[in-house]
Amino acid sequence: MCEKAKGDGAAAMSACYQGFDPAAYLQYNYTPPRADFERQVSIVPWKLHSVCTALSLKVTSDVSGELLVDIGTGPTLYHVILTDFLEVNHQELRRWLQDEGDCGLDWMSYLQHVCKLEGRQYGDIDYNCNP
Ligand SMILES: C[S@@+](CC[C@H](N)C(=O)[O-])C[C@H]1O[C@@H](n2cnc3c(N)ncnc32)[C@H](O)[C@@H]1O
Repeated sequence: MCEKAKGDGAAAMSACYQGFDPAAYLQYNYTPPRADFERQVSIVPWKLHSVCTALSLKVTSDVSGELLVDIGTGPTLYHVILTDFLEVNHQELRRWLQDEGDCGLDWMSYLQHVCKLEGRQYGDIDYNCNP
C-alpha cells in the first residue's frame, strides 16, 4: 500500500494517486503484452469477466442490487459498450459526448437526479467530466 495512504479516508487514498499518469496507465495496462485478449486471465478479459459475474449473480450472492457503480473507473471505458442500429442514435450520443450543447438530454444531470430520488450516495464522483 502507498505510504501516503496510511491515514483514514478518501483524502489519504487521494494523496496516493497524486501524480497518477492516465496515459502511462493506459499504455501499460491496455496494450500488449499486458493486455492479451487471447488469455482469459489477462487484465482486460479478467476485468470484463468480473463485471459480468457481478451483474449475473445479482441477488444470489453477497453482490446484490440493481445498479452496479464502478468507483474508480480511472481513465477507462472498456466496460461500457453501447449498441444501436440507428445512425441517428449514434449521432445523438456523439452530440452529448462531444458536448455540442444541442443534445436531447444531459445524462449527467439526469443520473444525478435519479440517484437523488433513490437516495443513493456516490460521494464525490465528478459527474461533469466530459471526455
Ligand atoms: C488503478 S486505477 C483503476 C482504473 C480502472 N478501474 C481500471 O480498471 O483500469 C484506480 C482508480 O481508482 C480511483 N480511486 C481510488 N479510490 C477512489 C475512491 N474512493 N473514489 C473514487 N475513485 C477512487 C483512482 O483515482 C484511480 O483512478
